[in-house]
Amino acid sequence: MQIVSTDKEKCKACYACVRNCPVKAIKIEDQKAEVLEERCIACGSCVRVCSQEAKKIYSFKDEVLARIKKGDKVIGLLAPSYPVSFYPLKPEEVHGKLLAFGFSKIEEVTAGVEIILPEYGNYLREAKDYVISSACPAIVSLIEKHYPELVNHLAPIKSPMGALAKYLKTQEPKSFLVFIGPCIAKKNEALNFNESHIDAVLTFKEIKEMLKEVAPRRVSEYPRNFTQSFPLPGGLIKSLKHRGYEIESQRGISIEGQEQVIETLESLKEKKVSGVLFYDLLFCRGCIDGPEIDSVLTYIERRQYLLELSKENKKILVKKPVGNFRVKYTVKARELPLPTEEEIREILAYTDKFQPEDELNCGACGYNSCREKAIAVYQGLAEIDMCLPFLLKKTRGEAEFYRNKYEMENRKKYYLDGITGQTEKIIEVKKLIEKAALSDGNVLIQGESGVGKEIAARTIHYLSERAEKPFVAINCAAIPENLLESELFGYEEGAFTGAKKGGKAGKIEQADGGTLFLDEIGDMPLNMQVKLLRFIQNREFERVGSNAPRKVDIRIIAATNQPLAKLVKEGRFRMDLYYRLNVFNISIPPLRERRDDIPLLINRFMIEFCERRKMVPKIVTREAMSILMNYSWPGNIRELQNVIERAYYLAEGNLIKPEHLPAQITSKALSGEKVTKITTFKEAVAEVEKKLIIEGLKATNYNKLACARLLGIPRATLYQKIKEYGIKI
Ligand SMILES: Nc1ncnc2c1ncn2[C@@H]1O[C@H](COP(=O)(O)OP(=O)(O)OP(=O)(O)O)[C@@H](O)[C@H]1O
Repeated sequence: MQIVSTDKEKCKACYACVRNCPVKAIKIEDQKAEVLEERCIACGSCVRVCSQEAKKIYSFKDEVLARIKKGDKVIGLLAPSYPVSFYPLKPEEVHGKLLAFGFSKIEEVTAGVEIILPEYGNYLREAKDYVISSACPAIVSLIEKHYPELVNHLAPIKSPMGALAKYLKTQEPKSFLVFIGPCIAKKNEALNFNESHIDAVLTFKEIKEMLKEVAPRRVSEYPRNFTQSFPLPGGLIKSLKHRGYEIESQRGISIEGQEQVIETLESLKEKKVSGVLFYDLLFCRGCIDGPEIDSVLTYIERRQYLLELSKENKKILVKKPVGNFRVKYTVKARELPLPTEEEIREILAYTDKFQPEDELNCGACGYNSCREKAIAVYQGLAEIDMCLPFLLKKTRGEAEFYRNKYEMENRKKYYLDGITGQTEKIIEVKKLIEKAALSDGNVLIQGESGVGKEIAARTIHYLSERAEKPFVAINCAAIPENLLESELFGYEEGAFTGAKKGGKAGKIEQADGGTLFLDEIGDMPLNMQVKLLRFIQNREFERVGSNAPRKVDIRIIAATNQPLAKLVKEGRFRMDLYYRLNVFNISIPPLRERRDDIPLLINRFMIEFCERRKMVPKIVTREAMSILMNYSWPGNIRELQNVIERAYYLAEGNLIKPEHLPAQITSKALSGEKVTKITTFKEAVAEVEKKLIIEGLKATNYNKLACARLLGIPRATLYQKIKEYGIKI
């Protein structure tokens, strides 16, 4: 039966219970600390340290209440330490309260001490080897479950509680015996030890809660006894001596406190001590320090108070009890598997511990060392990642990862959003830009003038790992042939007349670590193409006027509005350079192939332009928009940008109308379409007529008379044509 369990809702995996459990009977699973019954010695350490009150102790409260209510003979067995727990209540008042509550009778466990003293005296007299006292149930469990080799040394004698319970049961077999004491392990003794005879255990804390509202019954006397001092350290040995069972000096040792006890058991296990006959081991610093003592007195005050009480009366309560008070203790240990050295190293490596110096042994996981924790992981007691320094490192790493990712996402959105367009063609271009940004190879961007080649190149750079380094652009067509070399590669002092003092770094050097954008690469002279190729191949160059090679790390993005492959065929562009640049190819379609993006682009330019100039945007009328949509845009987006800016200034009101657009656009909008398919003459004329009428109607705000005038045809003809071509108004 499980004595201590975990309320998993409350458990916050602080590992305080693991840290304080002397036998590591806690298993962490899904970040919850579960108490393992097969290892637990019910010492209560985990209960004491749990700040979340997540540890629950098995309670007999309801059963006791039910028995009392039923009118059963319920006898309370008061542990010898009760006066210090109930202080300032006097012992007789405690008896009075318990009787008033409904207990039929109250016995003191000092009577049980009197029973076991002769048992110990006789056993020790005949002992062939050293003996370990078995009065403390935590010690019994500790040895049974964790020191199986020492079980035979446990005195096969009942505890005072067990002895008194057995005695009382023989006297009053139908009675219901309730031990009341400071100890959680007594619940374990009652439930899990052989022939315990005790029916229920209430801790002082529990009974005080139950007695809160109870007024004591008057009790004239209560039994006083020397063994009242039994719960003090060394109490058993002193009591034995007092009753005439003297153990030779140095042959009887009393050891209290979990650390000292475990240390002693380790020494005994290793057979490192000799000459001692009797070890009186107490898991706490005597029962006056039991986990549920719940006293207002300090440790030393408790000690003195009990000593005082024990002096008052020396009468022996139970004389010559009949019965057998021996008991058998059994091995309950369950071996845990042990990992090999290699397995330990593997587990340690999981939390980044590769060298001994990586093992911080900080104890945050509840284990004293990283190795101990690794073994616990192997044994299924600990979770592999419950390592605070590791988790912190990981969290920091993750935070950085997410920060970078977030920044990257933001950056990506910022730069990709800079390329306006929702048509399939431009979405395709954006995808290619993203891919090119991920790679570090050279890129060749092709497209008509003004389609957005440079904006694409910048986007690639700012989305790439080179984003923090410079983006340097040079227009190969705009620089005179004789200057291009020094512009690109830089020059040394005195390299030519007019060369700056100290020389100058060229664009290649300026772009070190970043991206060099070579615009209009198709216009690069052949001799420069050779030099550029050499640089691309060797990643080395010399400044003009110098022989010293210099190294830089750059990515080249080249752009051209000329068909480079054709230039190669014609021998005007070097094939080897073409292949070197064309690692990643992006072709940006002209604006007329993505007309649906025009309104979006207009909107964007209008907003940008007005924000820059602190002006109010104007509305582009349907007619003007229609014309803009139908125009073929040889100058592409740059041309559109200029047209919008110009129209803004021309329009006096809030509306941009057809008359604000350049003449070549309004006229070409109607005639600029190329013949794309061969039709009959009649069909072609009909199509042009239809278009003309639609545009005429739009331009006159659908006023048929005005439209007829504008087109120079009679009104009747217009009506007839509208009907014929099914034009909806
Ligand atoms: N998709 C787009 N969204 C918004 N603005 C764009 C877009 N494409 C191009 N632009 C704008 O159009 C103008 C011309 O673009 P860019 O200079 O990138 O074209 P280009 O192809 O490099 O031109 P050129 O061939 O003349 O060098 C720039 O102001 C640019 O910001």
